Amino acid sequence: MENASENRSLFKNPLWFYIKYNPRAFTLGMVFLLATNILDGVYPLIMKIAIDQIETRAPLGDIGKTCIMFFAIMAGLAFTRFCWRNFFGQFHTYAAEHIRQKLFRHITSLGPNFYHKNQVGELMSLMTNDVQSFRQAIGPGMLILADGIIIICVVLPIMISMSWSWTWKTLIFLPLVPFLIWRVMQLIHRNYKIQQDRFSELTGVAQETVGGIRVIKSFAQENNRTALYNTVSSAFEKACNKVARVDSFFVPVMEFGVTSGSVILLFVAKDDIYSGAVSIGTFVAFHRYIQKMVWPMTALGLGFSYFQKGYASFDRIKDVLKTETDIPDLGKTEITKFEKLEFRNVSYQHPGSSVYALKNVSFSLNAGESLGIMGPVGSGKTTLLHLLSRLYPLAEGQILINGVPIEDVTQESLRRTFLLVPQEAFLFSDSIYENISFGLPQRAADEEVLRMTEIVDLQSEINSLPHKYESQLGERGVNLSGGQKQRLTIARGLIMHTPVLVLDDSLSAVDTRTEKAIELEMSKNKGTLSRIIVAHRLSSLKGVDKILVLKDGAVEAWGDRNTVFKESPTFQKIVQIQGEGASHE
Ligand SMILES: Nc1ncnc2c1ncn2[C@@H]1O[C@H](COP(=O)(O)OP(=O)(O)OP(=O)(O)O)[C@@H](O)[C@H]1O
Repeated sequence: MENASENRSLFKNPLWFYIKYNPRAFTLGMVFLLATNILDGVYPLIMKIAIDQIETRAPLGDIGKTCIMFFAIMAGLAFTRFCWRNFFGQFHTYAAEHIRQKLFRHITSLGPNFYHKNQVGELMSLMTNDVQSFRQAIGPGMLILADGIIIICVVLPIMISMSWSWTWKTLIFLPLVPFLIWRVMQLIHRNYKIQQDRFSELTGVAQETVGGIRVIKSFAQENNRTALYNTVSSAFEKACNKVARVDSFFVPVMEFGVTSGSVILLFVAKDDIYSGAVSIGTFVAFHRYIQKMVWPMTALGLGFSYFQKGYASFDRIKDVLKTETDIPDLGKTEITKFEKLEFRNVSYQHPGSSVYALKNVSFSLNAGESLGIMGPVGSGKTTLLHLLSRLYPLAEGQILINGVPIEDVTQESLRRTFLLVPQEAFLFSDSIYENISFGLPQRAADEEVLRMTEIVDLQSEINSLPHKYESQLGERGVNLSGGQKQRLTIARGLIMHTPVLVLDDSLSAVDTRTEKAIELEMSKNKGTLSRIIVAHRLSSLKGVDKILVLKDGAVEAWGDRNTVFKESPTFQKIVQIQGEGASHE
């Protein structure tokens, strides 16, 4: 469960939330930033002293002291610059890390409604681009704003103390800079978004082409794919050029600030210099201060733009974090010993669908019994199993476990009781060994892994791989066949030794000999261990006690084989097609 008070305070003011979370890094970062700007502000004054000393042919000892001051300031600047970068770096990378982990944890807790509304691509973009732009707002964005404001506070009084008239005359055009920079940044962001979209298209085509290269070659479509790639690639090039064009306005806008100030200074200072009222050193130092004032103006435009973008991203992040799961884990009952499962008039409609995937489904299963579920494609078998595992929220009817409504059972103990081996044989990019141990609190014992792979008849195939059980699966590792993957996922389920093993069509690519070995393993503790098997093949349901036949989401028949054979035309048809003579012993 997410911490509600933490969320409230984060949503109210994210910057303040992270400052409170990491006050040391933030405060030290600010202190060293202030110190850097003070030292940087003093630097032109030392330069003024040096130039004046040269002009007045001051003694070597005085020039030596000025040189030492130069060195001391440079060393101080190097140290304070390192420190503020380091502390601010810690501050905003921590914030990004915190929000990324929080988002990930929250997204994994959400139910089907959320995934129905949000595409995978959008979620990936939220976890990467939006987190990144939020980090830029409270990191570099906040920093450059603070930097700009501190510089104005340090430099402006020095300039005014040198000459009020020079100051207002030379800085008169400078307030235009933040506005121009802000406009340029808006254009950059708009065009950058287009560039990112074109890049996603480009990588999408490249990825699909490489992944589907065999299909492409079989259909002799290499030229068409290349033409498609070239088109997408040119669109990307155009988008990059547009970003580069807008980007190139940035430096001229800044230079406009410097140049206008310098030209004005020449005009306003020349008479004072001719008359000897001010020294060349003062003129050079003042010129340096004009240059220094350009950055704060740029920083205001830049920082504001970062904040605008980052807070828009934060709003999107906030919307997701505020989404409540449609399957809350509020149950308090722990299942210590499985006794009975009961479905009572369960109906279910998928989010966005106008038809019911399950209609008034009722059946029961006692500990030690096994249940086979059959039915045509799309008849609701997987939906039923997902409701049982609480991967879908139950809205109509009741599912009772040992007489307790499923919502009152803790999700952890529910999933420790019913282990679902899903239809899709999904494996992780990890070693075979780790994939088999996936659900266990720690790595499984070697002999246990060997035993499970023996049951699913995978041992000799794994041993023929170069790294055997340590072979890596996935893109950079070995690729297993569909049947091998399915057997591996069954081994991953078996090793959990849960009271009820639920196989969703997981035996479709398993031969009858392996099917028998799995059945034997599962019936070893008959009386306590149960099985629920969804299958299209009669041979997969040989040893089951009861069969449930679904048709269009409704129960067509439920009971032992004989009853089901009598009552279900669907089952009769399956028996007829698959020719199982002993279907009703
Ligand atoms: N996420 C979803 N959103 C909308 N409809 C869905 C969704 N998942 C399944 N359905 C629909 O619900 C119905 C039941 O699907 P389900 O996957 O439970 O069938 P099944 O009997 O397991 O099929 P199969 O034998 O092909 O695995 C189908 O009409 C399917 O199109």
